Amino acid sequence: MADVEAMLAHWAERAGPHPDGAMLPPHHEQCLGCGPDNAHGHHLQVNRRGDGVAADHVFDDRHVGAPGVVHGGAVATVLDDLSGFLLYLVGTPAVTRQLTVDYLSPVLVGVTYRMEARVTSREDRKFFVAATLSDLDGCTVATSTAVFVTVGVEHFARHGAVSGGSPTPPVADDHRDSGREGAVGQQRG
Ligand SMILES: CCCCCCCCCCCCCC(=O)SCCNC(=O)CCNC(=O)[C@H](O)C(C)(C)COP(=O)(O)OP(=O)(O)OC[C@H]1O[C@@H](n2cnc3c(N)ncnc32)[C@H](O)[C@@H]1OP(=O)(O)O
Repeated sequence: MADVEAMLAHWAERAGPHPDGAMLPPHHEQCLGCGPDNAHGHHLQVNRRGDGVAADHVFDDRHVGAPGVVHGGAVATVLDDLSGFLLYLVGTPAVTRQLTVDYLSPVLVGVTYRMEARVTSREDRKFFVAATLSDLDGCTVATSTAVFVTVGVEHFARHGAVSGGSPTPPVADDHRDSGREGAVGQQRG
């Protein structure tokens, strides 16, 4: 099992606070959405924008579905990952419990898109997120809503390693977290 103290240190290093406009740290180096060391990743670079987060993104040939058109799973990946940066503003680790994507128009390879996400409401350990993907003319081509559930760092210690190493294989009778996990950070508003 990965070391909880190392995870706490990892979280404390990245938790902020982050001023408006600041670039936010990747979730970790290998993250599919934002990890700089993931050769297959999207390498999102995300900034805080007011109470939300924003990033520009260009999909490339690795993300194609129909010719010239970005695969819907790749679109979902970046919307999910961008939404996951709101945890730096909320102040606690969190994971996606539900993600719903509306594909409004084809998303094209090689085109710059602007993405934004914000928390729309909070309820106990859940926060609800809305995100958009728009072209530079302001035309929104995809939107998403998500339910994130706050977790303690133990969640990551139980299920995998933060960086390097292989994820811990799931244990048959421990595939869900027992009880409600405590949050590490405090709400920041
Ligand atoms: C060390 C630090 C590292 C930091 C790195 C950060 C990495 C972040 C990376 C981010 C990368 C990008 C992001 C990623 O890729 S995150 C990776 C993908 N996500 C996951 O792996 C999460 C998998 N799920 C779980 O582990 C469990 O479900 C958890 C532990 C979260 C909760 O399991 P638990 O058994 O305790 O609870 P529950 O699941 O029954 O329910 C939970 C709550 O949710 C409510 N609910 C459910 N559906 C809906 C709905 N549609 N509308 C409204 N509410 C809904 C439900 O009613 C309940 O509410 P309440 O009863 O509490 O009121």
